[in-house]
Order: sequence, then structure tokens, then C-alpha cells
Amino acid sequence: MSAKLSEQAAKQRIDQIKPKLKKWSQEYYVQDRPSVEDDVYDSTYQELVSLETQYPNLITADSPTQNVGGKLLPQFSKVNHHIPLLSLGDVFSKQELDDFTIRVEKNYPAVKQFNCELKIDGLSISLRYENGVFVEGSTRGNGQIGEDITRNLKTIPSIPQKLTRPITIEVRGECYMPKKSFAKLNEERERNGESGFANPRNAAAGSLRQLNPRITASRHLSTFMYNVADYNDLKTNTQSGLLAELNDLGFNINPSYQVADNLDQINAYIDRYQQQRDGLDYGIDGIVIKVNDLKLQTKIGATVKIPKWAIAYKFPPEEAET
Ligand SMILES: NC(=O)c1cnc(N)c2cc(Br)sc12
Repeated sequence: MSAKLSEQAAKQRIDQIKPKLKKWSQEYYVQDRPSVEDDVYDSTYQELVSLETQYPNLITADSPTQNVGGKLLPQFSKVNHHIPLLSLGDVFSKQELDDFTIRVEKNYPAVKQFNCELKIDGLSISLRYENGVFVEGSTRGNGQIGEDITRNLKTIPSIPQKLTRPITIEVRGECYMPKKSFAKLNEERERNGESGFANPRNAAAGSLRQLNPRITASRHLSTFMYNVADYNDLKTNTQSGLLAELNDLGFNINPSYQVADNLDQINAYIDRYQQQRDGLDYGIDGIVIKVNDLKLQTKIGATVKIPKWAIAYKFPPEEAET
């Protein structure tokens, strides 16, 4: 934690830091011309987190620390994510995606395969198991501190209370509300004179962060799990193999993942699911492309917020229904 600045000095420093972090992010992800090394970004980001922690009243919605996971509710006890939940860098065009894969393959010639996965429009969660038993579940929060929502998560049928092997593991994924459940919930709320949820993601977040688990249980939530905090007890050495192993352990996995050996295969996957997204019973807002080799993922590493071995290709916003 930096030496305690006065609130006025902290505000001045925060106002200096925020535009720098936004500029550096833009350079790194969109222009592929980072003007600072990762460690400069990381240390500046950590300084902002430290100053905002000292003076929470100085946190603004547009702060780079606030674009993951949203605010923590005081009613839930806090969970410290020993291995932070990372976010994802976003790209919005196939050219930017091409730049990402070219940059990775240029810097790491050993990269031969990517794994393509659907980007689920829900709320990120982390599930911790000890000797195969579900012991704690939490929201992402700000990536380092989340909310303990174990009691609510225990009501979701797709979350196994006990794994098929007695391993100790922490798994990350997305909790979502199926579109059909969302439509029924809003019809019911409007019949009762209540306002409807804006979209399934908000409905899932609102349902998961209920203080009463019985309300959560009534909302037909589900999950797709897709990452682990560490790989010690797993047999696989690829991302695609990890998903298959999580499925064998009893987790719900989105089956639409696909290994890609080249950019054409990645683009074909993107085109396929951009066409099929409306027919899915869950929201997706893009595609996640990851280096498939887990050891290479570790070697490539991450900044303080995002992996450098993965990217999210975001679909253009859906046309509002007229
Ligand atoms: N398949 C994936 O890795 C995935 C799917 N859906 C999401 N909303 C996210 C978010 C992060 Br961060 S990763 C990921």
C-alpha cells in the first residue's frame, strides 16, 4: 500500500493515473503498439487499486478497476481470490484478432493451436472444492476480492456438490439465466407489478446476489465452467483437454468449444456462432480464443488484469428488436 496521501493528493494522483491506463490499454489491444512495458502498466494499476482502497469515495464508475465484476455488496462476506480472476482483452474486428494471433505466434513460435470457446453473457463465479467436496463459491468482484455466495450457488443444479474424484481444485466459470427462464421471470414480475430485468445477465446477477437462497433457487440459473485457478491435480496439458476433464469431474461445460490450427478455422468458428447465437438458449457476446497448450499459457503469462494468451472477439451489438 503506497504511503498514505491526503485525500486531495490522492484524488490528483488518481486523476493522473486513469487516463494513462486507458491510453496504454488502447495501445496494447487495439494498436498493437504498447508504449510502456507490462510492469509499468501493472504497477500503475496497482497504485490506482491502492489509492481507491484507501479512499473508496474516490472510485468512479469509469475507473479501470471498475470494469470487472461491479460493486461488492456489503451484506456478503468477502472472499480473497488467492489467484486473481482475470478479465479478458477485447477486440472488435477480425483484423485486430489477426494481429493478436500473429503477435502471439511471433513471440512464441511453439504456439500451434488455439481453443475457441463461446463467451457466455452471465456473471463470473469461482468454485472451490476440497477433497472433491464443494466448500466455497464466490463472485469475481474486482478480480481480487469477491462476495461469498456459497449458499446461493448450492441451490444451482448444474454445480456439483461432490466431484467424481476427491481432488482439491478451484474452478472458474459463468453463471447464466437461460433465455426461456428470463422471459418467464419477466412475465411473472410484470404480472406482479414489478419491473422486469433488462437482460438475462442482469437477471442472473440479481438472482445470484440475493440474500435469500430460496429466491436464487427459484430462478433456474445454470453454469458453464471453463478455467481453473491451477492445474496441479489435473491430467491434461491443453485447454480443450481441461474442458473435457472438468466435464468428467461433474461440471457443466459448454460443448461448443473447438480447437483451431489456424486463423481460417478461428474465423469459421466466429462466423458459425455469430449466425447461431440467436438460436442458443443462453446469451453469448463473443468468442474467447485461447492458446491451447497450458504450459505455454503459463509461459506467456498475464498482466495484472488480463491473460496475454487469450483474447475476446466481441460480436457487434445485436440490433434492438423493432
Ligand atoms: N470460455 C471462456 O473462457 C469464457 C466464457 N465466457 C465468459 N464470459 C468468459 C469470461 C472470461 Br474472463 S473467460 C470466459
